[in-house]
Order: sequence, then structure tokens, then C-alpha cells
Amino acid sequence: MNNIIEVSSLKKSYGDVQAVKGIDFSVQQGTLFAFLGENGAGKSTTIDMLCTLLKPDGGNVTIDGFTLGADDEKIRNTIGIVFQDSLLDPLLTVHENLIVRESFYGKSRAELKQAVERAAAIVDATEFLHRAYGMLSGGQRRRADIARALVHTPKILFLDEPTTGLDPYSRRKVWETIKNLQTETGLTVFLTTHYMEEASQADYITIMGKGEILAKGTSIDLKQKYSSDLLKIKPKEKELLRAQFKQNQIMFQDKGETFHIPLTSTVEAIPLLKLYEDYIANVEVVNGTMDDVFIHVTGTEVQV
Ligand SMILES: Nc1ncnc2c1ncn2[C@@H]1O[C@H](COP(=O)(O)OP(=O)(O)OP(=O)(O)O)[C@@H](O)[C@H]1O
Repeated sequence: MNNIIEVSSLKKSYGDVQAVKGIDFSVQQGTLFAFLGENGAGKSTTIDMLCTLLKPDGGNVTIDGFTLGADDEKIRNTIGIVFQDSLLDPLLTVHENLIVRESFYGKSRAELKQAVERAAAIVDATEFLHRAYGMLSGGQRRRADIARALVHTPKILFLDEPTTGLDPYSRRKVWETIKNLQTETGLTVFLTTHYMEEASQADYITIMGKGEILAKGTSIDLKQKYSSDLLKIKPKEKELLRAQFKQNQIMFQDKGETFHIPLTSTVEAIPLLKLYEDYIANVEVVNGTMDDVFIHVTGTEVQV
């Protein structure tokens, strides 16, 4: 698979603030790519540069083979962008909004209608296509925003925190839309999110902090490297089990009611449970999470 985005030594400062300090990463075509980092990490600055909205101080970026800085118009035609603040007019219907947008691209009336209907169908917005944008629910608005970014059939879609501020039902609906979009149309989706359960569904994750790339990999790679699975045991008799663990040099943490044993994989729990079965009142085996990865890598809590 080829890299549709290649970034090397990209930098940007605002006065004395080095927002992006010479970063390198790439995005494979057709994948869902999650770009994470705490507030102020430099994500927006990076995305603004990739989308041609902000001029880098240095580095090289190619997007679908086009060079940032030299082929910006072609890059703009290759990408679709959904920022947190919508660009749609609340008084116009979704259809009118999309027609207005698409008419900039010099299409015939028939082509225009087809492009708008196609974009609306992809995000499942057909049902509210003729409703005023301002009257829609948060989740419907978000899907309309995504439709707007799809009318000119981009190859890459940039989504900046697409589910932030939505209720749980709308979040799930928007998230399903994004996943379907990527699997069914083969679009490359470049997304920022503060929801780690969303990030862990991405094909590839890059975590940024203080202007630098702190970690990259698949969710499995990152969890394996930066989080551990945990065996939580509630002993029948604490002191008896403690003595057993000490005798067999089992590393554990005393958490009051329970003992915690870090595992590199959940299946490691099986022999331990067999061995200490008689001493155990209750058990829980917990998988490492993307939250653990984020906290470990950035040194900060996940902010939502
Ligand atoms: N226009 C600007 N002028 C001065 N400093 C800026 C400007 N925009 C961003 N910064 C600074 O650059 C750094 C990176 O900010 P950026 O917005 O790129 O981070 P972010 O990861 O997108 O954060 P968030 O998740 O809060 O959007 C921060 O220290 C921020 O204060």
C-alpha cells in the first residue's frame, strides 16, 4: 500500500512558541488514521499546514504525490475538510448548502444534483436533505458537514474531533458513518479525537506531544508497548495468598481488597489462576486500553 501523505521534518513556530518541531510521519492510502495528543500538542497546527491553510517554516510534505507549497491548488482539490465550526448556513436546507458549495466547481446542473445526492447518501443524510441545517440535531449536522466535504469526491478527508460535543447516540451514528465511509469508499480518513475508544478502532495511530511525535503504531502495537493487561484477584485470605506469591516470586500490587498482577497478555492469567485457585474468592482480567497508552505516552490524562 502506498503512502498518500508523507511528512518529513515539518516545523512551525509562532514567535517563540515552537508548535511543531520537525515531525515525520506518513499515512497509508485507504486507512483510518488517528492523530492524538493533549491540548496544545500541535495537532491543529499540523493539520492546518497539511490542508494548505498555514505555511510551514520548514520540511517537506507530499499529499497524493503533490508537493505542499508548490501544488497547493491540486492538494485542495484532493482533500475534504471538516473542522469543528461548521461552514453551512443554518437558514438553508442541507441540499441548498451542498449545491452552493458544489457550484464553485463548475459542474452542470445534472452533475451537480448527482454529486450532492451521492454525498448525502454516503453519510445517510438523504432523509433530512431538504430540512434547514439549523433545525437538525447535532449528529445530523455533523453528517451534513461531512457530506459537504465529500461533494467534490476528495481522496483524503480531514476530520477535526468529529464527535466532540455530541450525545452518545449521535456520537455512535457519526462514528458508524465515518467507519462505513472509509471501508466502503476506500477514502483515507485523517482524524483527531479525544475519545480513546474511537482511536483504538483506527488502522494506525500517531500521538503528538509538545510539538513532537511521541509514539506511532497500530492500536495493538501501542497497547502492547505502553499498557499492560491486568489480573485482579480478590483473595479468600489475603495473608495466605500474599505468602504464596512471595514464595513463588510473583510480582503483584496490594490494592487493599484485591491484588493486581500485570500481564503482558491476558492468557498469562490462566496458569496463575489454576495454580492459586484454592486461595481465590473472585477474579477479573482486564485488557490494557488506549487510555493507558495515552496517559503513559503523553504523561497527561485523556481530556474530553
Ligand atoms: N495563532 C497562534 N499564535 C500563537 N501561538 C499559537 C497559535 N496557534 C497555536 N499556538 C500555540 O501552538 C501550540 C500548538 O497549538 P495547536 O493548536 O496546534 O495544538 P492542538 O494539539 O491542536 O491543541 P487542541 O487539541 O487544544 O486543539 C500551543 O502552544 C498553542 O498555544
